[in-house]
Amino acid sequence: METPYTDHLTLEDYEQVYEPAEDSFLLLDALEKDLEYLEQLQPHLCLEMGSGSGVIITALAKKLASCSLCLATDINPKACDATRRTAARNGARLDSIRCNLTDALRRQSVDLLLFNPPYVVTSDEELHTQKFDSHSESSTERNLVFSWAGGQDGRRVTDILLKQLDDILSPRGVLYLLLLRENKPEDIITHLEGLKFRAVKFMERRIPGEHLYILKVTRSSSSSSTS
Ligand SMILES: C[S@@+](CC[C@H](N)C(=O)[O-])C[C@H]1O[C@@H](n2cnc3c(N)ncnc32)[C@H](O)[C@@H]1O
Repeated sequence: METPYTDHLTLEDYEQVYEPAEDSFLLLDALEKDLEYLEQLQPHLCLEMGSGSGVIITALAKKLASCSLCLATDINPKACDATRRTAARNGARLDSIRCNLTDALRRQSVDLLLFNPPYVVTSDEELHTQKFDSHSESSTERNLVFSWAGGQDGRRVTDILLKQLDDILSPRGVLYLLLLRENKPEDIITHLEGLKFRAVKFMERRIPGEHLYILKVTRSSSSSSTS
């Protein structure tokens, strides 16, 4: 998978939109590693939640758009705009919707779900600056807080996703979720098993100051291979 061009995005954009970093590239590398599986899956609907600059969903759309509808959501309107521009700059076909998590989508419709969540451990007070009101205009500062502040264990947004996962994923759906060691991936795996999902550490990478993981999650009844 080619890394999309981002030369259309400026420093001014990155004051309000998450700039692609090691975590973004690890998620891209995981998709590349699992491309054969994804091509066999032939996902009808691919969704990246919290697309930020749009590099990940754009790279995916370039590979899968002939058989898949690719969508992106973000709670930050500037990120939705950046995602659209990244898609246009790279000739990718996708749509970007401003909403909280996957609120704009139909139940159990997503075959391939990607999420690099706000994962940094912060106080919950920092999160209280966030309002999941998709009609309110966000301030510059709040837009960036949405990108990284994860509250207790860095899991506030991830835990909401996990609760909703059964409603989001299609019967054959798969989720690739980026986690930090501080997010307690083992706990998440056990929790998902209790919810009748199968979760495996699909990839991991140490970078200075962070140990990142990609969790691959499928329904435990799924007959698809997960490694
Ligand atoms: C760590 S950034 C990742 C951006 C991009 N996916 C990447 O990997 O470079 C997290 C993104 O999630 C978005 N986000 C945070 N909370 C969200 C929510 N409740 N619903 C939708 N998007 C959310 C943020 O605005 C931000 O763009």
